[in-house]
Amino acid sequence: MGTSEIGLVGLGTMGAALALNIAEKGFDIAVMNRTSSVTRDFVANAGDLKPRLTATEDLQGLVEALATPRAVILMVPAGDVVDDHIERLRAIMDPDDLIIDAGNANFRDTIRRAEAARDSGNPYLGIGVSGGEDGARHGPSIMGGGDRAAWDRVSHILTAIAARHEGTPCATYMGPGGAGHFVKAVHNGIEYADMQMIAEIYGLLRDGRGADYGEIATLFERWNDGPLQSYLVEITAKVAAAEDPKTGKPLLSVIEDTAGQKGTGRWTAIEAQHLAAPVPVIEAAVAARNMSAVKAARKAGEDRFGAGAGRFDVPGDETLERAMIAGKIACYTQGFEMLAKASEAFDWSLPLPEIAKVWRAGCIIRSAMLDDMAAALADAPGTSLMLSESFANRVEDSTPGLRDTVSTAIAAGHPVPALAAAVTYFDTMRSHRGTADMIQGQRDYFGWHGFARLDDDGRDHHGPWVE
Ligand SMILES: NC(=O)C1=CN([C@@H]2O[C@H](COP(=O)(O)OP(=O)(O)OC[C@H]3O[C@@H](n4cnc5c(N)ncnc54)[C@H](OP(=O)(O)O)[C@@H]3O)[C@@H](O)[C@H]2O)C=CC1
Ligand SMILES: O=C(CO)[C@H](O)[C@H](O)COP(=O)(O)O
Repeated sequence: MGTSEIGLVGLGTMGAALALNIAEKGFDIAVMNRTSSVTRDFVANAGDLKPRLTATEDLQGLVEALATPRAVILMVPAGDVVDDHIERLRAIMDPDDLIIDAGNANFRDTIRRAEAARDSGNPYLGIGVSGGEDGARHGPSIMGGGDRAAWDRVSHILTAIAARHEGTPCATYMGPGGAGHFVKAVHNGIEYADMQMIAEIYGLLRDGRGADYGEIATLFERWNDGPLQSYLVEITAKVAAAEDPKTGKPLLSVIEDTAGQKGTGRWTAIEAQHLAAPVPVIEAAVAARNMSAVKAARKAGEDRFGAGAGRFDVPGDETLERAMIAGKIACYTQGFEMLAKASEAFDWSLPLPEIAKVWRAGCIIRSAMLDDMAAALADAPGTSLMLSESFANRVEDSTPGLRDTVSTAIAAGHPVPALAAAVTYFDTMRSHRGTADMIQGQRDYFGWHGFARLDDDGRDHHGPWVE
């Protein structure tokens, strides 16, 4: 029997950083990687942390290096790789040994794996880890899901390695089954939306105003000192300021404008449809990544119709800042509403204020606003974030800037899909009398689907379509 307190499989970007973080917090950890030279190099280069790390060559070696009852973290790509590791580990582990999938997983896969584990009497956790490489190394935000008892078994380690917001660890148990991975997916949906809105503001500055990269970097740096203070705004300034070592040009000017995606934003958009949860800003951001990827089609469009505006009179910096504030409140509102819907649908009792708290440090969407969001969600449970006392005023103050920014861009033929979705969301969500009366009339006309009348609750009515 071994002595390491925990094991980790997958020494890629996240796994390696997480293993060092765990070792640094004083836990002995056994590590293993498919390519075993990576494992050996990793441990050899671990400096002071080397005594806490045990390199193992394969899963059998990893299991033998661990104290019982064992706990093994998987930090490998989502999908079949996770299933394969679970199957191979279960074959050589004891029934009460714990497997923790800490990668990004589709929460439906996590539910399936958690149910299979429960049926076989094995503990299982699916946890969302956010913060990229730096977060994993120095303190990520951790969204736990699965067996409560299993969480309690390892929470001292997960809490020790997590980021801290004013001393409070950003590691929280969200609920059973796939709850942790669901919360992480929504986190990533918000991440997509926030990134896309920032990219749209960058596009207005670069193309509409003709600002150079240095000016853009300075502006984002300034915005990061105000209400928009956040990790994403902070790194946007750094990305805009970066120089390409190869050519000496601004780095952004040599990066292909097609965005990658590993699928977490798409999972969120798909799941929002299953839940009938309105998340148009997140959906617009996912669609924008898809549109970015069809570069040849965009080229064909430009050749046929001509490019958009070129230079135009972009609203001032304060207006753009307000546009981002309004957009941010809209996408977080949508994310929390989606979490509330899922909580009900899956009977999870998701702790919404705690989710806002766990996102305050360590994760990619950490931002100054989250503290107030946590308070607003706690003060008025069940109230939409944008209607809460502390955010309604900000919405009123910032939405005119969003409207001005979007209408100027659209009038000039400049694309702002996520910002436009945000202003439309606001206008829709403040319209008591919408236009779905027409939809209902049409549905009844062609399909005899029936409609509710304003003057007669409860019964199905039909229009005078049939002679
Ligand atoms: N990068 C990020 O910012 C974040 C990533 N995540 C999630 O963390 C997980 C790991 O991501 P990341 O560290 O970035 O990925 P990397 O690509 O950097 O590393 C992947 C790791 O998985 C191993 N691996 C890949 N395929 C297999 C396989 N078929 N069988 C066994 N091992 C395999 C690799 O081993 P080998 O060296 O042999 O190739 C490597 O150790 C993913 O689920 C990702 O979505 C979560 C939050 C943030
Ligand atoms: O989870 C993450 C950050 O929170 C990962 O970096 C993830 O890969 C980001 O998603 P995508 O690759 O789709 O941009």
